[in-house]
Amino acid sequence: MSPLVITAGEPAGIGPDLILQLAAEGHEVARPWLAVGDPALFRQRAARLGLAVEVVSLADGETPVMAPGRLSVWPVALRSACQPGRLATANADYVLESLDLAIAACREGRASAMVTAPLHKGVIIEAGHAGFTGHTEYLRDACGVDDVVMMLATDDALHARSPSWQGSPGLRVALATTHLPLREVADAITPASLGRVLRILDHDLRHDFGIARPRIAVCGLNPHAGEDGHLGREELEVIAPTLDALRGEGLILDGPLPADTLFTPRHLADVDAVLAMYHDQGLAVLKYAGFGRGANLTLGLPIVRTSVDHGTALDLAASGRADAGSLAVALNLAAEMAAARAASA
Ligand SMILES: NC(=O)C1=CN([C@@H]2O[C@H](COP(=O)(O)OP(=O)(O)OC[C@H]3O[C@@H](n4cnc5c(N)ncnc54)[C@H](O)[C@@H]3O)[C@@H](O)[C@H]2O)C=CC1
Ligand SMILES: NCC(=O)COP(=O)(O)O
Repeated sequence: MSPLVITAGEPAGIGPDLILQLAAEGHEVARPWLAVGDPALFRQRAARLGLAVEVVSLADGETPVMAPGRLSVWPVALRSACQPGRLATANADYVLESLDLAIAACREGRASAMVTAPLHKGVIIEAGHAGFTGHTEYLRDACGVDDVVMMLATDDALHARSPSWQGSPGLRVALATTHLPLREVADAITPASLGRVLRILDHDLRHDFGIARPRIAVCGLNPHAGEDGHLGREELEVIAPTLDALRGEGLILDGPLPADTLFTPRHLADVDAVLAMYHDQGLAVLKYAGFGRGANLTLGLPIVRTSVDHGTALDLAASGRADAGSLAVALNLAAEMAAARAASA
């Protein structure tokens, strides 16, 4: 069974700490897992954290042996010594090489899914990768697909479940635009882009979450969804006509709805996912609902990729105060999705 791989992300952040915490406790999922990163970095960070973890470098093709206190690593060398909490542009290429290795392993079937610990977008851009905006877009380009969708969800909304499910519905929030300056958001929402995002969201809710007829609530862009055109015309001219056309294809869509009232329990009770128009419109609510207990996933890829719901937390690196809850959720989700895709292949 090919393993799950976790990229350690920004070396000065909490990614290495979180991976070591899971290794120390022997976090178990249905498949073996290993990390991608610098073995020396893991050893140094384990010493700083006082965690008794044996770090073992694996050769390509070797299967990780899972045991509490043991971390298997596909080695990638840091370019420069790492001080926890201090960013170094020299290590941007280490972060990207780790990603490339994990992506290639997933695409070639040597890994069954990838989980990403957080990276720091700014330091990668400052290192000279001017177009870099995040894992999501990097994965899209590396996998050669035109469009992907970022979706974050609270833990209780991450699993396929039976129609008789009585537990918390949780919250799934997908984004129509991802890492864009707010000034550029309105222009990026076109009938074509919105159509592509909604089709991917509908498809992946059916296939990865087992929802036969996904109900998607779509936020407006402007206050009060444009107030009949008095507070912006994107709802009338772009969003509503696009939703009408997609309803004609069979998608079940509600909206465009005022985002402030959409995110209330009564409205959310009847939907499987919300499509927010921009990053903070959706993710502020999601993080209020369950920061540290959710996961991020990239829809529309040929491989499984999940991630944490938080960033690099440079302030907490090597402190022992970083919470590994979201990484555990992301790893569990990756294992479930990999198993489901293998079963349906
Ligand atoms: N998947 C990824 O690679 C992501 C990367 N980022 C990047 O992270 C960097 C920092 O972003 P910020 O907005 O400062 O968000 P952040 O999530 O790193 O930190 C926000 C606050 O939450 C705390 N926090 C974060 N994770 C925590 C954890 N596991 N346990 C306990 N406390 C935790 C931090 O200490 C800080 O007070 C940026 O460069 C951003 O682009 C942000 C989100 C996701
Ligand atoms: N706020 C979520 C986020 O920034 C995640 O970005 P990505 O690196 O997963 O694309």
